[in-house]
Amino acid sequence: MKIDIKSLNYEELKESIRLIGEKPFRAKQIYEWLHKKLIDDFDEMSNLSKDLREKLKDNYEIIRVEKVDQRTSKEDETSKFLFRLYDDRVIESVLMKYKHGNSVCISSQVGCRMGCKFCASTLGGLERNLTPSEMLDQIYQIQKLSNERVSNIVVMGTGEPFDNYDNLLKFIELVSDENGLNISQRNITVSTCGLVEKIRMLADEELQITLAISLHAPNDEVRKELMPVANKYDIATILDACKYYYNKTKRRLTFEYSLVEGVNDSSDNAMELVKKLKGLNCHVNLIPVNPIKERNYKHSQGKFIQNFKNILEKNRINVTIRREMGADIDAACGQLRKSYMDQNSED
Ligand SMILES: C[S@@+](CC[C@H](N)C(=O)[O-])C[C@H]1O[C@@H](n2cnc3c(N)ncnc32)[C@H](O)[C@@H]1O
Ligand code: SF4
Repeated sequence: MKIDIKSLNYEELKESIRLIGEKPFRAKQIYEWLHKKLIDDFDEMSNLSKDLREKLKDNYEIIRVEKVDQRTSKEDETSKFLFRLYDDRVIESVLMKYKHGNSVCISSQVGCRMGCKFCASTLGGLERNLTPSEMLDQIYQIQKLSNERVSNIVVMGTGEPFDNYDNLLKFIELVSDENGLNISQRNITVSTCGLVEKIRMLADEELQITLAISLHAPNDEVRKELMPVANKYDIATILDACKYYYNKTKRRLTFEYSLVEGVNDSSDNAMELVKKLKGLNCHVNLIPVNPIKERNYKHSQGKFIQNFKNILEKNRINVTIRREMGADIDAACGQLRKSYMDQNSED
C-alpha cells in the first residue's frame, strides 16, 4: 500500500524519504509543494527530477478531496462545498467570510455515531474517520477554489473530532506548522459533544486551540433527551474536565447551546445554566436550532432567544447569538450532504 504523504509531518517525511534512498533536503522541497503551494500532483513538483517524481509516485499517494458541488448563499457570503473522497464517500465543508478574515468549517468524520437528536450528521451513523490529509485538503481545496486566504478553522462539520482523536491532533500539527499554512492555533476551534477523557488528554497537550463544548442543556435530564452521550458523561464531569483544560491552557472555553422550542429555552433553563457556568472563564454561543426534516424540533422564537440571552448577560456570562449563516443553502451541519445522498439514492 502506498503511503499517504500529506498526512506525514516534516520529520516523518524526512525519515520516509531517507528510507527510499533520497537526501533529507528533498523532504523540505516536497513538503513545501504539498503544504505551502498546495500542489496535488507529483508531476507539478518542477524542481524534482523526472526519475524522483516517478519514484515518489511508486511509493506515495497524494490524498485529495474533489469538489462535487458548491453552493453560495444569496443572503451572505457563506459557501458550502461537497467533496468526494477517494472511496466515493461524500463530506461537506463551509467557507464563511467575516470582516476579520475567512473561516472554514471542516468535517472530521464521514457521519457520526453520537446520535444527537437534532443533528443531520448522525442520521446514517458513522461510516469512517477522516485521515489528517482529508481534513487538511478541505482547507487547501477551498483556498484554491475561492482564491481566498483562510485564517480561521473550526472543526464543527460532520463528525465528533474526539472520536478521531489521533488524526485530529496530527491535522492540528500540520495545519499550524510554520512550514505549511501556518494557521495560528489560537485561530483553531474544536467542538466536541463532551468526551471527557479526550478533553483531559487534549489539555495535557497544552496546545493553544479553543475548545468548544456542545452543552445544549442546563441539566442532565434535558441533555439526555437531546444527546445520548449524556448517558455516559454527566454535566458535572464535563465541567470538571473543562476546568482542567482551562487551568492547563488558560484558553477561554466556549459552550454551544442550541435553542430548541419548549425543550431547553425557558427562563428557568437559563437560570440553571447560569448557576452551572458561574465562575468559569467562558463564552456561550446560542444557536437557534436548525430544524431537520427527520425530526420535529423547532427553533425557539425570537423573544425566547432574546430572553435567554438577557438572563445570561444580567448574570455576567459572555453570550452571543450565532448568526444564522447560509440558511438558504442547507447550512446546518450535515444537511447538504444528507440532501445529496438522499437524491443520489433515489436516482
Ligand atoms: C455538527 S457538530 C460537530 C462537532 C461535534 N460533534 C459537536 O457535537 O460539537 C457542531 C455543532 O453543530 C451543532 N448542531 C448540529 N445540528 C444542529 C442543528 N440542526 N441546528 C443547530 N445546531 C446544530 C452541534 O450541536 C454542535 O454544537
Ligand atoms: S452534534 Fe456533533 S456529536 Fe452530535 S451527532 Fe452531530 S456531529 Fe455527532
